[in-house]
Amino acid sequence: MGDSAFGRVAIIGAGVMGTGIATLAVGSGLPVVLVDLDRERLERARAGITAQTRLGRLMGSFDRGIADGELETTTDPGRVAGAAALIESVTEKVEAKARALTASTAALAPGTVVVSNTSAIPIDELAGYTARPEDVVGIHFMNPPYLIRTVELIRGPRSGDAAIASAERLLAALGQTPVHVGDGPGFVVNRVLQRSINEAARIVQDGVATPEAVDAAFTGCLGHRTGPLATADLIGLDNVVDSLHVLLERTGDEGYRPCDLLVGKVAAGHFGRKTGRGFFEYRTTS
Ligand SMILES: NC(=O)c1ccc[n+]([C@@H]2O[C@H](COP(=O)([O-])OP(=O)(O)OC[C@H]3O[C@@H](n4cnc5c(N)ncnc54)[C@H](O)[C@@H]3O)[C@@H](O)[C@H]2O)c1
Repeated sequence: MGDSAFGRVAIIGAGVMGTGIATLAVGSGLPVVLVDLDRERLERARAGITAQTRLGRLMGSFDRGIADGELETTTDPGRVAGAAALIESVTEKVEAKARALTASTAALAPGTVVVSNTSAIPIDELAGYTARPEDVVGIHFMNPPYLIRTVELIRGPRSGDAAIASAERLLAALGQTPVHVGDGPGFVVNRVLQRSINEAARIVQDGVATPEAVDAAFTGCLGHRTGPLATADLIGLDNVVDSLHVLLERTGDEGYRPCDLLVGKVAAGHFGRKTGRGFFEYRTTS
């Protein structure tokens, strides 16, 4: 597991996933520069990465013989210069991703792989916000990335062979196994998962079952590790609603229109685990 010779990894976005991906890289011995617009997010991310790396080591997720990679946190996107790979993991809104990609990729050497961790936005659409679309690929990391070791590796119509090969080397250095998939809204996992979450929420909204009963049916009857609503709380209901909007806008399929219950929870600030309350309640707010 791990290949610390890969080089420095730049990660843009220090939220739930940026923190998780940085943990994965640091625990695999890779130096990381983590960029966000928000200093407070960066401080929280640094504390989260330290705690999660320690937990990952205790759980055997990281090789005990490899020292943690160095972590730099910054609000300056120019600090990505010299990185061997850049991973964009900002808010699931095209405007935010366009802004992040434009600001950061200009500082990269040509041929440096640019990865988006988008949940649902087609990779080719995001590649259009960079000067070199052939350097852009998608890697859909799962949450938390240091515990779930399989990802979707998405090849856009303009992704070059060299970018795919660099992404594969990055994943090998991170101890992750890729499932190769093509481009399109939601790729494989989220095209199915986000719709299931929406339907599960609609079942609660319609009074057919409680959140506990919905999830118990999936874990007990189908043997899923977590039910759709606990999964939604883990992802973040704000991100679920953003992803559903992306899917609705790009497919026109009404099944992706976020139901009122989901929209209401987000409007009330009940985002799931990260705020302590979503479909279920949580003791911590980090
Ligand atoms: N949450 C999940 O389980 C999950 C899983 C896989 C993929 N994703 C995807 O990962 C991405 C990030 O999701 P998240 O859950 O970490 O979101 P989040 O809301 O927790 O964090 C997003 C971060 O992006 C930062 N940001 C926004 N615009 C920026 C910019 N221009 N430059 C730098 N930073 C900027 C915000 O300040 C925030 O810290 C999204 O595309 C999401 O769809 C999420």
